[in-house]
Amino acid sequence: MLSIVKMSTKVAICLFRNDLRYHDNEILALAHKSADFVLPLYCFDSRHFEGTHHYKFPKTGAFRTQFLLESVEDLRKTLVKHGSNLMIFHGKPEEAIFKVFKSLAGSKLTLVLQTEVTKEEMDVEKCLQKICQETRASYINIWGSTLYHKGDLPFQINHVPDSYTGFRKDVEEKLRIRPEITMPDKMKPVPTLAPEISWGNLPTIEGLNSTKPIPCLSSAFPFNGGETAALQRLKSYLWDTNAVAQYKETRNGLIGTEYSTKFSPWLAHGCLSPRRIHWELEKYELQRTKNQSTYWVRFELLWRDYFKFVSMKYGDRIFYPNGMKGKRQQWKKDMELFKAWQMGRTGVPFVDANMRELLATGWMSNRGRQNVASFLVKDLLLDWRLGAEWFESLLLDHDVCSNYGNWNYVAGIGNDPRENRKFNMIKQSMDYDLEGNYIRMWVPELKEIPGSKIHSPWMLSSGALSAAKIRLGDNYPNPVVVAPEWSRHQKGAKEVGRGNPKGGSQRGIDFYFKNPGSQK
Ligand SMILES: Cc1cc2nc3c(=O)[nH]c(=O)nc-3n(C[C@H](O)[C@H](O)[C@H](O)COP(=O)(O)OP(=O)(O)OC[C@H]3O[C@@H](n4cnc5c(N)ncnc54)[C@H](O)[C@@H]3O)c2cc1C
Repeated sequence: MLSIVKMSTKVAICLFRNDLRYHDNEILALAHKSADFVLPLYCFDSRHFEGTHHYKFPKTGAFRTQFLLESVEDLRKTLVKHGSNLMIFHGKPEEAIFKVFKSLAGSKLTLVLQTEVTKEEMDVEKCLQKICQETRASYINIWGSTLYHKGDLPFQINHVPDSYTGFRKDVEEKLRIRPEITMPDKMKPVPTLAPEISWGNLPTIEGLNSTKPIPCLSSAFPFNGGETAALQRLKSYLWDTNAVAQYKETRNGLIGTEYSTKFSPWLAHGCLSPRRIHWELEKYELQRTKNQSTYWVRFELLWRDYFKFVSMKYGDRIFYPNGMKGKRQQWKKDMELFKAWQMGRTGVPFVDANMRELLATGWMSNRGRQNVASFLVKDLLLDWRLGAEWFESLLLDHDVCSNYGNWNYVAGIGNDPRENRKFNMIKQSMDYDLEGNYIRMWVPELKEIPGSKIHSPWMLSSGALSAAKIRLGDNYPNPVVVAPEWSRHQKGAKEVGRGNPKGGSQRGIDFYFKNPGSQK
């Protein structure tokens, strides 16, 4: 421990952000290598707990707040095991760094952090850089968080291909994934600070403007935050259950923990390095199975990289109403309709089931996200930012680039090469939840409707409705919209078994609204 700070003493301050892990962590490794003392620091930034940009939903909802708290707590324990510690500061990083620098005045200071690519995060970086300049401290920002390193890309950021396939082919052909960063067993010691600066306690969830979420037994993500849980999940999905060997066939599932990797919340908080996933998959492929599924995990992970690089290319445009493409579009802001979507009360069972799962757990499958997003923008014609900000508030795995990139894509203002793609809710729900078990899990009002008839209760006769104890417009809403293309699939719905996709006819109007006022 350092008691008297000497001019020649080098102290590195590692500011953790979305990189809450010890393994494969370049900021920690660099600080350890280049300084005599290392001070790891995390700030609970009050700005992250305010409202979203336009619609003022809580920016970090209860599930993610809880996950973040668990992740920071776990990081502190891990750092202590490696001979270090984590200072926890309640407030803006700019304020924390200023205080810490003051306390360490006299030594050679370096601030090391992982760089981010979107405006709010970059604004913080600019302020920190300014503080470093003013105090003559060194400032080092390091690229992290992606599978492929930005510095290895075969094109300049402003030439990132506008189609995912073009990007993927180029990257897969020309690049190699870098090895993980080797971490020391024992970190350099922490410096001694002025007595007025403490190591800080973990805040309570209430202290972060939230309340403890109620655990939900049906959650597809019943896991904790933090690196320890992330590495356990990686081990279990690959080595314990071999679920990864069926990933490609199961990834569109809706129920349970094993249909997809569930890595995203840990990736979003940086508790899990994508490179660790890759290198662990390499081992798995050598020792167990190498197939389409093991490749496909990387294929999907590359989408995450893609949205990060695309966000760098288009900057703030990913947040604009007309998106990256700048495609002019009129978006509606009907808050009654939005509320029906938000609360899972649209009267369209597949949409409602997914929205209720999100509300109750902070999680929704990729299949669900594609559908509810398409429904919001293509069926309800609502402002896509309502959806994006609601996801930002609730998702356990919220990642600015993946969330806004995917919303741009679904809204047809991003980089989907298929213009005007629109999901057919009834076809999708029959394809992915044929027997309606997922709907029954989240929309119990409909549980008595047999088989695939559950997908469109408004098509049932009054006798069938009363047999199933449904009173449409009363204990379950009438649909807020019925798209003409649904009729082909509704008519094919059977008590049990696949619907006939060829049956029925398509009407010539886009959609019509049914009794929006009757929702409850
Ligand atoms: C409207 C919308 C919003 C989304 N918002 C987010 C978000 O905020 N954060 C987020 O991580 N993902 C987001 N996704 C992408 C995707 O739905 C989730 O990554 C995925 O469901 C997470 O589950 P998993 O880890 O089991 O994924 P798996 O199917 O197991 O995939 C493995 C990993 O690949 C990455 N991945 C897979 N699909 C995508 C994709 N379409 N875009 C980017 N990365 C992908 C994720 O890191 C994921 O963990 C969004 C998708 C849509 C349609």
